[in-house]
Amino acid sequence: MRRADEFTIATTPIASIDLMENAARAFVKSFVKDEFDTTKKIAIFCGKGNNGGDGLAIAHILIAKGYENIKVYIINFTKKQSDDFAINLQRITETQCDRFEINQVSDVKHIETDIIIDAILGSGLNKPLEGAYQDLAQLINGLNKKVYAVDVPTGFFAEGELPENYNGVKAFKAICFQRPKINFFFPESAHATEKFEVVEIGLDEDFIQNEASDFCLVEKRDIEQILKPRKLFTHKGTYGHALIVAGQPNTMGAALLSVSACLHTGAGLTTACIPQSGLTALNTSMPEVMALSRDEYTRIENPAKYQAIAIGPGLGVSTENEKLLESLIASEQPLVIDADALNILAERQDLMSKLTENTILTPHIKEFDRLFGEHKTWWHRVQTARQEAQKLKTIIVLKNQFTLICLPNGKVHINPTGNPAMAQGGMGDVLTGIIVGFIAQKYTPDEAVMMACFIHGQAGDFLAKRNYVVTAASVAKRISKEIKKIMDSIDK
Ligand SMILES: NC(=O)C1=CN([C@@H]2O[C@H](COP(=O)(O)OP(=O)(O)OC[C@H]3O[C@@H](n4cnc5c(N)ncnc54)[C@H](O)[C@@H]3O)[C@@H](O)[C@H]2O)[C@@H](O)CC1
Ligand SMILES: Nc1ncnc2c1ncn2[C@@H]1O[C@H](COP(=O)(O)OP(=O)(O)O)[C@@H](O)[C@H]1O
Repeated sequence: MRRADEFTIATTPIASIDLMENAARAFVKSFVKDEFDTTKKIAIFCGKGNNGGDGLAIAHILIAKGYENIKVYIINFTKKQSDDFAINLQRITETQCDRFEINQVSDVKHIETDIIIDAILGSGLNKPLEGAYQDLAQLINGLNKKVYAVDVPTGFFAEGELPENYNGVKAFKAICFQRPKINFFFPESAHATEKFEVVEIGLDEDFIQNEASDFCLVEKRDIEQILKPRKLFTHKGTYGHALIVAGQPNTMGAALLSVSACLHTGAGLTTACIPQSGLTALNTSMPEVMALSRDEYTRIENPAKYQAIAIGPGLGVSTENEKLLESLIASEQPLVIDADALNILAERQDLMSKLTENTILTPHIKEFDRLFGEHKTWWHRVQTARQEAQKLKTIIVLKNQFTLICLPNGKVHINPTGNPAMAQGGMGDVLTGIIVGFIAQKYTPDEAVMMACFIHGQAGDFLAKRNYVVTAASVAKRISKEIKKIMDSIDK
């Protein structure tokens, strides 16, 4: 982002001070939507770098918008100041705004405010907070006020491993510039901010898009480019045959959820390989689906007749299932490995090197650590996922609030859709069904995974607008509508 900043300043008539003004305006535009009461007391803490410069520009703009009770606190712990900070300091001096210098933490003691804007340190943070900065962050947290962070909360690293015990400012919301910081996507960021919002500040978009980055956000337009319409004269054979090997007597639901998701994703034919005891449930709930009774199988007859195979949801760990997994890996058919099949793989590490290129593994955090070892932080876990995806030439779908899709080429696609109403059993089984349903329809494995994660989360987001919790079955049933919604938006 810093390079995009420099590029924009160098190649467009925009000066860095104007970019700072843009950033401050973008911050204020978002801020005033939440805080429209212009009589509230607002304390703006400004460091002496560009983050502090933003804070001063924000003060200026809020005053011009009629906010009556703005107080600016300059954090004077260092002599060094940035040029744009100095320009904005001069500007604020020319206004009536109340301004205080904080030379030591004790100067902050008697602050009366409703809201705090944290512009002390931003993305220029180069080491964990210590000394006066750490004490100030603790003091701000102790005030128990609503804190809005400019770009990032003070003390939060935009990328790289987050310190185990976060000692920075705890924000209610971080309003960050142009692109979300990678670390916002990891659960550890919840210690630093309850939520984040990204605002555009006019950096050169083409430059950002072309910058080599290992991380990129999946966007609706990516899905629009991949999705293909169903054409005239096509038939069930056109859309492929998916096989889902799943379920045991007490977890048959997992199989049914996965199969239902596959059906609603649009596979031409779906076969469920489940124990005999589940046949009545399957036939009653989804007469469209074919069944393959699994009781004595340790291999699948003619796997080549399926365009995509998934194994794992509710499968159980047993010697028979281990053999079944081994035979499916050997078949070299497009394969999605989930849930218990991942647990089997964790015990049979020798099978890892036999995985066919582009096999998809869909672990949640525990399954991931069982496969690849314990990890203390998400940053570290994602580094391992990237390395393993490259080494094994597989696609690793590391599931979370923001699911991370690690591709064999080292890229990580971050899925932004989904929400906590989806945190309920069976949701991952549904995701597996969607992935296999897309592969059956001849989408490449990486396309299938990206579409599946995005649409799965989008379905959950739609349902969560009207429900406290979203069941896995309801997400599965919603998939076809969400695909149609995206198709319709392409047509417009
Ligand atoms: N493209 C962008 O992203 C833009 C960024 N802007 C702002 O610029 C900020 C980055 O500004 P700067 O690079 O000046 O950096 P900061 O303002 O974040 O920090 C500045 C100073 O803090 C010192 N520092 C770093 N870590 C410290 C620590 N742990 N303890 C004590 N001092 C520490 C640094 O040595 C530096 O002198 C962004 O967060 C954003 O607010 C905007 O002004 C304009 C555009
Ligand atoms: N808070 C959340 N926000 C977004 N997605 C979530 C959230 N909680 C769960 N999910 C999604 O639900 C799925 C859960 O998968 P998993 O843990 O394997 O479920 P199960 O094994 O019960 O089927 C993942 O796709 C995950 O991304």
